[in-house]
Amino acid sequence: MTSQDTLTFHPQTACFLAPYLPAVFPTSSTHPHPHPFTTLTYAASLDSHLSLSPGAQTYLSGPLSKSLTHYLRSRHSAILIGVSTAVADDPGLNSRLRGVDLEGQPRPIIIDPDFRWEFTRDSRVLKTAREGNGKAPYIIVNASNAAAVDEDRLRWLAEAGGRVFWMPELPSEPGPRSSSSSRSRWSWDQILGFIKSECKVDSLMIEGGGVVINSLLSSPGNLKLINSVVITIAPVYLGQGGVNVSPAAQTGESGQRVSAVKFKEVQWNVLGNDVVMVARPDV
Ligand SMILES: NC(=O)C1=CN([C@@H]2O[C@H](COP(=O)(O)OP(=O)(O)OC[C@H]3O[C@@H](n4cnc5c(N)ncnc54)[C@H](OP(=O)(O)O)[C@@H]3O)[C@@H](O)[C@H]2O)C=CC1
Ligand SMILES: Nc1nc(O)c(N)c(N[C@@H]2O[C@H](COP(=O)(O)O)[C@@H](O)[C@H]2O)n1
Repeated sequence: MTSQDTLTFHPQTACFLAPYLPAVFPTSSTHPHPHPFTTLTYAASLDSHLSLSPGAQTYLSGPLSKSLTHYLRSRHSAILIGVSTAVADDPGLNSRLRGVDLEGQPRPIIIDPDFRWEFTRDSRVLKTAREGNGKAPYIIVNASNAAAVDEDRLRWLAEAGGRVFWMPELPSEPGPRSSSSSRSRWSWDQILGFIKSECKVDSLMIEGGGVVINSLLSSPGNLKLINSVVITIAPVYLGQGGVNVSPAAQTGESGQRVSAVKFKEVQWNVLGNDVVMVARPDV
């Protein structure tokens, strides 16, 4: 890592985070939890956009909140993103905090049911791993695609120390898979259970993008899977047409609209020009 890539962060700046983080040494138990400790984290604009458009990487976090994200990365065993984020951002998905060694790096996990991310040997996450500055990615692919995947990408992954995990087939939906919104999805219970049992991950930071975050926020069942949220709000409007975080509307017992998601144990913290909310879903 070059010195200009290295971030500094004083954990005391963020002692507010401590109660919301996974345990450093998880205690063994006769009834181990079926899911990893899960933190949902992202940066959004004042109009709740993650990026200017689905294919555009957009820098929202200022230096202090970016360092906080890299501290969070160093405190989780893995980082999860949806495939469209990998395609749009060519991300590194490591912690660039000074002093974080390879063992302290999170494992990148990409949810890519159709193995459509056309990465190369030069994609950042693979280069980062080959250079020893991060771990190589695990890619979660629909098992029904096992016979058709291209060998080059499997080899590049393996060279860097990564691999594909084949998840049981997605439930099929009637009709053509014409747009991403009509596609079948694994349930989050299934994904998190798989990540714990097969990928051996105890703590997971979910970074995005919009499809991933909105689906996690869109049902009480999914919200129960989230232990903590860390949300950065940057002082900018991106304008209409961005990738928006806005969960599905919820209705109460008599059909009236109610708030979709509420939080408890909420703390707001100013970091530079940004504000960071840490909380837990109130479910
Ligand atoms: N500001 C921030 O903090 C962040 C911003 N971003 C931005 O977000 C944008 C990308 O977000 P978006 O386009 O919404 O896409 P996502 O990154 O959320 O990826 C969505 C895709 O991931 C796969 N996927 C997600 N969930 C499931 C599931 N449960 N089961 C099966 N497959 C699943 C699907 O792939 P398939 O379509 O192949 O079925 C789906 O279409 C980019 O512009 C990126 O820069 C991303 C992360 C953080
Ligand atoms: N916390 C945060 N702030 C932003 O402004 C962002 N754009 C993101 N994006 C997420 O971070 C990934 C990029 O990571 P690297 O710096 O390449 O390691 C990107 O893919 C999003 O997941 N996050």
